[in-house]
Amino acid sequence: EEWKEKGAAVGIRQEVDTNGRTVQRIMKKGVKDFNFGRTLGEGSYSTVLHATDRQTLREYAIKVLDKRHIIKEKKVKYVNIEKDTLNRLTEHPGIVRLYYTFQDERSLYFVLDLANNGELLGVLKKMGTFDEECTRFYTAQILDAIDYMHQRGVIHRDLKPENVLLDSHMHVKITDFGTAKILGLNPKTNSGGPLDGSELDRANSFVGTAEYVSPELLTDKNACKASDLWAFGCIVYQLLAGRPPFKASNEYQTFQKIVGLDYTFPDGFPPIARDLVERLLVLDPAKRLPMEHIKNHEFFDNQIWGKALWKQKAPRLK
Ligand SMILES: Nc1ncnc2c1ncn2[C@@H]1O[C@H](COP(=O)(O)OP(=O)(O)OP(=O)(O)O)[C@@H](O)[C@H]1O
Ligand SMILES: O=C(O)C[C@H](Cc1nc2cc(Cl)cc(Cl)c2[nH]1)c1ccc(Cl)cc1
Repeated sequence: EEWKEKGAAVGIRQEVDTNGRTVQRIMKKGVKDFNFGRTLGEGSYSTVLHATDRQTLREYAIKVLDKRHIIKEKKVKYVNIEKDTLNRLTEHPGIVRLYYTFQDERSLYFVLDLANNGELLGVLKKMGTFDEECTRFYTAQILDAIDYMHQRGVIHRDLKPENVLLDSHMHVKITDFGTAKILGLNPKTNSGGPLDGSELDRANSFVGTAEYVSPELLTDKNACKASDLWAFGCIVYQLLAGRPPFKASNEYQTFQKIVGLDYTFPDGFPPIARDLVERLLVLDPAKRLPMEHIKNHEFFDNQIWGKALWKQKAPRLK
């Protein structure tokens, strides 16, 4: 009983039942295990609250979704994709980690890594543009996280500076996996079942955010890993230029610019970075620079990769 008033901790509890047998009880985290604090942000279907685990005093971001709203807006699939995708991406410092999920009669709860310093977009807006050193550091961390996702068969499909959060060390935490695609899963049931012909060519209804959408998503509706690398190219450009490469007064005109590869570099755009962007913003996904070649590109000369990249001190933004 003492577990109850302390709030059930997650894990196994040994008990002896009435027949004297030792039984194992699974204790799941619940709302009672947390003290909820300030609102960190609002989404279309969610509120993200700061929260502290009452036993361990660890801080989290808890994303709370209203069940009725989710069902009314037909977002059940997205919520379950976000959960399943985050559960596959647990071992990387550059991806927001999902610790627990639970629900009560009204809401669903995602207990996530707390990213204290908000969105990369906010920092970029404050700075105007990043210098090359800062761009190299942040894009290297983003690329490392994309590589990990892709190795686990996950395509993010909506990469953009708003979805790159920053933790207390100003390190990257990629979020927002509700529109991700898990490769090799049957799109209809999102399970591992056999793919028959109809599933393969089924057009994927989801399209990301206009400025970062890849041309193949606009023409033949299918996202692939290279689609994330197109978005990555847009992010490299945007950090250095202070604006995304394809931006028009409305979505349709933005799409026109994308499929027409209609973009220019501002004066003073660093030539080595320009070369990298030009090899990423390529209409044919098969001709886009693949992951290993990006890491070996001159722009990332002297950049350390692997675990050391995540121990590196974030450069001061100037
Ligand atoms: N792990 C986190 N740590 C700190 N802040 C977060 C975290 N996750 C989300 N936020 C903030 O909370 C806000 C809402 O995020 P959420 O993912 O719920 O919705 P969204 O994806 O931003 O919006 P939409 O659902 O419309 O796409 C965002 O602005 C984000 O900055
Ligand atoms: O318990 C699980 O692991 C799976 C459930 C599945 C699930 N139950 C739901 C109920 C409702 Cl009303 C809406 C959605 Cl999206 C629902 N998704 C779940 C619970 C919590 C969260 Cl955050 C996501 C999915």
